[in-house]
Amino acid sequence: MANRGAAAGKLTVAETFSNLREQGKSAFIPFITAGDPDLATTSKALKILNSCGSDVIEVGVPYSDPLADGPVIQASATRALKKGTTLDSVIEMLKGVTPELSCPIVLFTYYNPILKRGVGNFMSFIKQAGIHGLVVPDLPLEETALLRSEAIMHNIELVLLTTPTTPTDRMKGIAQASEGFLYLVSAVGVTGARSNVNLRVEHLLREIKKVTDKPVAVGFGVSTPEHVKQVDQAFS
Ligand SMILES: O=P(O)(O)OC[C@@H](O)[C@@H](O)c1c[nH]c2ccccc12
Repeated sequence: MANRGAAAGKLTVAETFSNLREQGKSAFIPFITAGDPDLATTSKALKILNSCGSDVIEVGVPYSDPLADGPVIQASATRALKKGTTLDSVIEMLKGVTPELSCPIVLFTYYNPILKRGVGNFMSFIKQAGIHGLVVPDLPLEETALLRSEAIMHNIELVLLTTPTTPTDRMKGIAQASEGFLYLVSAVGVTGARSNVNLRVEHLLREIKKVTDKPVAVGFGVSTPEHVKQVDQAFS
């Protein structure tokens, strides 16, 4: 796909992955909750994460009912909300820092804040802030088409999620509709460190590779170098 509206000189999420594929490398994609302990610190942290070799950075908008998040990210969202962090203040902060980052930003937000702002308005708002990708963990499949068409119209890469319990047909539809990369949620349940990566990841990746050659990123509990090795082996 052509370089769709990337900020001058910056690669889209999809292009970042294709560059890594050409180099035979995996992507390192850290997640950070915006506004914890405050937005100024998040801005500094993004520059550090960028300079430490992150290929893509996931920035979470704190939300009151983060149903997919485990205790660590829930606690960080609660602290950020207590500091008065809002979707608008997160996007304003990102607008100030994205020009200094060489890697693309993928925004994580639950669906309600998008609906409250209006889908089209939200997409242009985040595009103008230099954000490339978007993950909406609680996006109902039935609403995906609306969000996806608005995202494409605004050159935002809407990354969709598939899980160990997603039926194969549904996984195919998700894989085909996902932009940037496909997010494989590696474990049933919520985010958070685990002792091992789910042994089913290898099988899940094989199933995904049968239906798409899009890049796949594995998340949930990948938190040690050993985990990274386990995921890398699952890909090979
Ligand atoms: O902290 P973990 O276990 O690595 O979880 C994924 C996390 O990095 C990020 O991808 C994420 C944060 N909140 C989410 C909600 C759904 C899917 C993914 C996420």
